[in-house]
Amino acid sequence: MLTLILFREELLSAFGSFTSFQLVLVFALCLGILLLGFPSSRLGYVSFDRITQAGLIWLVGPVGSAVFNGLASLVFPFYIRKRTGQNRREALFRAMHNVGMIIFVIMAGGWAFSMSGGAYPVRSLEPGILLPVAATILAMQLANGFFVRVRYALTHARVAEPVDWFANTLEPAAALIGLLTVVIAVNTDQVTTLSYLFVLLALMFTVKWLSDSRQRLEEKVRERTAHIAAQNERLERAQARQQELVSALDRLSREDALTGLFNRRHIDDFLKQEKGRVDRYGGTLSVALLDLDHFKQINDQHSHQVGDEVLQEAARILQESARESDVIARYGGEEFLLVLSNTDLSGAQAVVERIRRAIAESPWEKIQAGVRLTVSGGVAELEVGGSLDKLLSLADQRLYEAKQAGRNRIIAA
Ligand SMILES: Nc1nc2c(ncn2[C@@H]2O[C@H](COP(=O)(O)OP(=O)(O)OP(=O)(O)O)[C@@H](O)[C@H]2O)c(=O)[nH]1
Repeated sequence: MLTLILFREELLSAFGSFTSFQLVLVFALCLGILLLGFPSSRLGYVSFDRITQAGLIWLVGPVGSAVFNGLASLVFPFYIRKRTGQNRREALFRAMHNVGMIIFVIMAGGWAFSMSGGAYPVRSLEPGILLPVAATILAMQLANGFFVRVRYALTHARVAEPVDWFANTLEPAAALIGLLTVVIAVNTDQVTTLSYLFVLLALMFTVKWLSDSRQRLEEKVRERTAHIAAQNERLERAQARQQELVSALDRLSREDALTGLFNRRHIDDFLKQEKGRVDRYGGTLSVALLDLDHFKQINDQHSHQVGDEVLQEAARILQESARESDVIARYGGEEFLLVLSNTDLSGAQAVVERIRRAIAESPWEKIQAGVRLTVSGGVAELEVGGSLDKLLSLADQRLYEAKQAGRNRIIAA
């Protein structure tokens, strides 16, 4: 408004010879070019608005250019308000900001044009206008950059791209198209000018369409990527859970439910593994088979329940009295197998003797009055080149001998 009042004379002289159709056409062109812009992830909104900004400087001078481009910039944010999700206040703020910037940039361009000897309208592309045209474009770029920087400084925002080659190529290129448009408009009849404008707008529409399609495609790719990432995360969580379940199942499948000791399956595997180690690297390996004495009587005289408790307590004593490196399993009903790695016969005998004593001396009465328990055992050491079957049957044979010899004893030879 202020520009309109202050520069009334200039405006009248600039547009005095224009028909109202031409005035409407110029405004439609200014607004149309803004509407044919497209969103860019790096620059926000990209449009070829330099065509009309610079073009109108060269056609009617900076004041006329500022009025038409300013009006278009004022209307434009309200046009795209719905798409950008802005409310009326934000759109108004954006409009004021855009108008301010555009007037500033156009005035700078116009000033540089006349200071470097340019006179409007530019009628032809003769070499003499090269300098004023370059000065206009440069001044507009500098004014634009300055304005953006001041705004960023005032709003404490960070400049994303201080020197953007894309913007600095696109805008001067658009200004040159503006120059061509002016020369065509000045030198050709209305039909030719309109045909040219039609082709120009069609080209811009194509660029916008391509860019919008790319934007939509990128959006789709982003959505899909996020979807896949979420699915992957779910899958990884499910896999981790599955792994936990597999580990828990594996543990359960190797454990005896009543006593919590390893079961026969586990100790058989472990024994094979230990034998492999001895065969390969040498060393000693001993086993002990332990069997609770007269256990049937506990079941018969008391109850199966008491028998279970005795088994659990015996398992606890076994684990407590053995060394940490010894592996113990419930091998049968009331039979236990100990695998003693890196232990020779006498060492194994000492460990198992300690267990025998601990069981014999344990206060079994606390489970049930009248309960007493002893254990018999056979110990054997793996011979060089000997088999596991032979080792276990030797331990079993010695266990039998211990039973025969009166029980509550360990036989190792
Ligand atoms: N309570 C209970 N008893 C079991 C379990 N497994 C095996 N038994 C019992 O253990 C007893 C083993 O008896 P026998 O093999 O005759 O041996 P024993 O009575 O210990 O006599 P010796 O081994 O000769 O000293 C049987 O009565 C089985 O029923 C169990 O899980 N719980």
